[in-house]
Formats: sequence, C-alpha cells, structure tokens
Amino acid sequence: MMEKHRIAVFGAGYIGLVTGACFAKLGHDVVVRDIQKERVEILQNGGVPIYEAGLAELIAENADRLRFTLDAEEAVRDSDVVYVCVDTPSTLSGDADLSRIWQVIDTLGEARHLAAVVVKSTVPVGTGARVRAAMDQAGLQHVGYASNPEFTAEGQAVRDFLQPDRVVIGADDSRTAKLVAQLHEGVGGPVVEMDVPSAEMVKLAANALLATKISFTNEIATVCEATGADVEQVVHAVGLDHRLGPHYMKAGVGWGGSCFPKDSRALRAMASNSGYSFQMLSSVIEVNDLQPRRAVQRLKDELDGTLRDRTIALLGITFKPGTDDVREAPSTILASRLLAEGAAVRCWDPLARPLATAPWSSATRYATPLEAMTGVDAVVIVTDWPELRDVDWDQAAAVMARPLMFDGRNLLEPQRMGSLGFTYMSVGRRTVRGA
Ligand SMILES: NC(=O)c1ccc[n+]([C@@H]2O[C@H](COP(=O)([O-])OP(=O)(O)OC[C@H]3O[C@@H](n4cnc5c(N)ncnc54)[C@H](O)[C@@H]3O)[C@@H](O)[C@H]2O)c1
Ligand SMILES: O=c1ccn([C@@H]2O[C@H](COP(=O)(O)OP(=O)(O)O[C@H]3O[C@H](CO)[C@@H](O)[C@H](O)[C@H]3O)[C@@H](O)[C@H]2O)c(=O)[nH]1
Repeated sequence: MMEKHRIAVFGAGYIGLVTGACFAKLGHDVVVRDIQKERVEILQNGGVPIYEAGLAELIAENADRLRFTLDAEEAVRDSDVVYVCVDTPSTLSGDADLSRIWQVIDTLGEARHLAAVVVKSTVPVGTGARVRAAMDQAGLQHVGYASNPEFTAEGQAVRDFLQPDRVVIGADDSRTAKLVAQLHEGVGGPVVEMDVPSAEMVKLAANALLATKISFTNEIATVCEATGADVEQVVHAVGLDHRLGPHYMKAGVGWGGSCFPKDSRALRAMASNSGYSFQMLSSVIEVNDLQPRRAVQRLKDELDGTLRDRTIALLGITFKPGTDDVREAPSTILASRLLAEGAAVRCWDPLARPLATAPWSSATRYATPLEAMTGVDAVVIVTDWPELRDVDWDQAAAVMARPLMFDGRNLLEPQRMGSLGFTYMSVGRRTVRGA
C-alpha cells in the first residue's frame, strides 16, 4: 500500500504548483507556501495565478489534500518532507541566484522532525553539498537531503510530471533516496538514483544538450539559406536516423523561456568559475542571440534598408505555444530591436498576460491576428500558435499595406503563401516572392 506523506512545497510558481497538485493527486497531503500575498490569496480563493494545461482542474479535484499558505512555520510544522521549488534566476554575472533557496533553508529553523529536504529548483552542482553543510550546522544532521530535478516542459507540465521519461533522485543516503522514490509511487517512468552532484548536473546537461540541438539546427538553417537547401527537408531526413531522432531540431527565431537561457548561462558560468571555458556552450548561446537579430536584418533589407516609420506586427509573444509565460521570449528581443530601429510595433497573442514593461509598453496589442496585421508593412510569426495556421491569409494579404512575412517558426507553406501574393521569408528555406 502506498505510504502517504505530508509535503510542504515552497514556491507556488510553474513548478511548485504542478508539483504540489500532482503529489496531492498521488494521495499525499500537500501545503504550498509562497511569499507573494496576492498569489496565495488567489489560490486560497480557488483561482490559479498561472496557466498550465490541466492544472486548474487538478487543483480543484484534489482540494481536500491541497492548501496554500504564506506562513512558512506552519507549512514546515505540519510536514515531514519539504520540497524546494523556488525560482533560481540569473544574476548579472550569469550565475544562478540561489538567494531564495537560502531563504527557504533559513526558515526551516529547528525542524528536526522533518524526514527530508528535497531541492527541485535547478541549481549549480555543489549546491546540495552547501545546503547539507548549512543544515548540519543548524542541527538538522538527521534530516535527509535530496536533489530531485524537474524536467517538465511548460504547457505539458502536468502530463510530464505524472508520466516522466525518468525521475532523477540524487541522495547521499539510501533512506532518503527510498523516501523520495516512495513519494513518486503512482508516477510512470523509471526512477534513476545517483549521488547529489550528478543529479544536479543531469538537469543542466539535459537542458544544454536540448538547446545545442536547436542552435545546431539554426546554424544548419543559415547555411541552407546561403546555399539553396531547405532546412525542413534536411532535418526531416536527418531526424530519421534513430541515433539522432527528430526532436529539438525545429529551426526558428531562437529558443527562449524560463529555463534554456538562464540554465545555459548558469552552466557556462559554473564551468568558468572552475577555470574551464565551455566554448561550445558559448557558441550555442551566441547562435541563439543572433537568430532574432538576423530576422530583423532580413526584414530591414526587404523594406528598402530602413525600418524607420514602418509598422510591423508580431504574432505571438510567449516563448512557445501553450503557455502564458513570456520570460526571455524571442519576441522581446524582436520588439526591442524593431523599436530601436524606429519601427512601430503591434502584437497579438492568445495567452500572454498583459505586460506593462518595455518593450511591450510601446507595442499596441490586438485581439485577433487580422486586426494586428491591418495596415502593416510586415508581419512576423514569432510563436508557433496552432491557430495561426487557420488565419485567413488571403484576407491578411489584402489588409496589409504590403504582404511581407517573416515566418520565424516555419509554420506555413512557402508556395501557398507565395500564391497568395506574399513575399514570404522563413528560417533556412528559400524566400518566395508572390506576384
Ligand atoms: N518553469 C519550468 O518549466 C521549469 C522546469 C524545470 C525546472 N524549473 C526550475 O524550477 C524552479 C522554479 O521555477 P518556476 O518556473 O516555477 O519559477 P516561478 O518564478 O514561476 O515560481 C517561483 C515561486 O517561488 C516563490 N518564492 C520565492 N521565494 C520563496 C520563499 N522563500 N518561500 C516560498 N516561495 C518563494 C516566488 O514567489 C514564486 O511564486 C527554478 O529553479 C527553475 O529553473 C522550472
Ligand atoms: O525544436 C525546437 C524545440 C524548441 N524550440 C524552442 O525552445 C524553447 C524551449 O522549448 P521547450 O523545451 O518546449 O520549453 P520549456 O518549457 O522551456 O522546457 C525546457 O526547459 C524546462 C526547464 O528546465 C525543462 O524542464 C524541459 O525539459 C525543457 O524542454 C522555446 O522557445 C521553443 O520555441 C525550438 O526553437 N526548436
């Protein structure tokens, strides 16, 4: 029979809420603690402050085993396991900012009754050892420590949590490893146990390799553009090699989000701090920085060498479809660059939360793609929202001042767009010029 635990989850963000709701679904009693009053109040009143597919339903269905609080002491007092799911953003040096992790460790106080503290946040290798030492010093020697990195992708996080490719558990002692494995009873996917530093490294290595695959594809796309090959045809056939696979080889205006950018910087910084220059990762990051800039340059070339007083519509703000998250989205670089070149920027997105900060404070947002495109000099597909396939592109060509498109996700079919009169540019494919 499944052993039920009382889990305190610290952090009610994308990861903490999914973790808390999924553990409640698995039968554990969960309290989620956050420091943001407004966020906790929304949750206490039955709302969900972020969008994640299936999350609101999961929280509602498991409400009797899931509560929310601002009170750290209360959360720890009533629990036997603490899960740390706080944010670990980039500092100005590119290192991961661990201040929130330390805030949580500090709030543990004298919680000797705890069986384990588990860090799910993405952290540099060596963090666990430092936390362990701090816990020992605080008299928590008998409380276990584990690293249990998270591999869910936004938009499908609930599914990924419940049916993961693997559950990685890094622990220094078998009792703690066994406990964390027990918490996951009912979750599909293999449990892989290892030491704490290796578990921390798995997370950083996996994200770096995924980002590398995308940047590699984007490099191939640039060479395709220069030589007349078509990256979509190339990648399709390359991906049929079972040793390579088709995943994370979609060319585009670059990878963004809350993880790849900050985690690749953190891994590079971590290597640099030990005196090693991770040159390949630096190139992966640089290629990604160039992608949206190249798109702006290609638009500029097409618009007679200037973007001044041109109006450009950006379709998609979020870093990928299926999420409301705009953290480090390529759209932000595109909008900023276009504004800097003197263009007026309009935008559309079905899910992105309203943004009051730059560059979005200077961009007018429209309710539909067609409204956003009316009267513009060019349109850019930034996020591959599926509904963009169903836009009436014939009508769009008619309402735009010039039917010029940069498809930054290779979402549409070049010949068709050409036949509708568009000058259609995309990533790693030939430009088609409509009549
Ligand atoms: N977002 C993802 O898809 C994803 C996937 C895998 C791993 N991760 C990692 O998980 C961690 C969390 O990411 P996220 O996207 O959920 O971040 P987030 O910013 O959405 O959520 C973090 C939450 O922690 C809260 N918080 C900060 N300090 C706190 C404290 N002392 N006590 C309680 N709550 C506190 C914040 O208020 C915020 O609500 C990061 O390390 C991230 O790298 C994220
Ligand atoms: O072939 C591809 C695949 C993705 N992307 C872009 O890459 C970014 C990240 O996409 P995705 O991996 O789907 O989103 P995340 O939610 O950021 O998930 C990543 O980051 C998480 C946080 O660490 C990890 O847990 C996940 O395993 C990892 O996929 C987005 O901008 C995508 O548009 C591409 O350009 N081409």
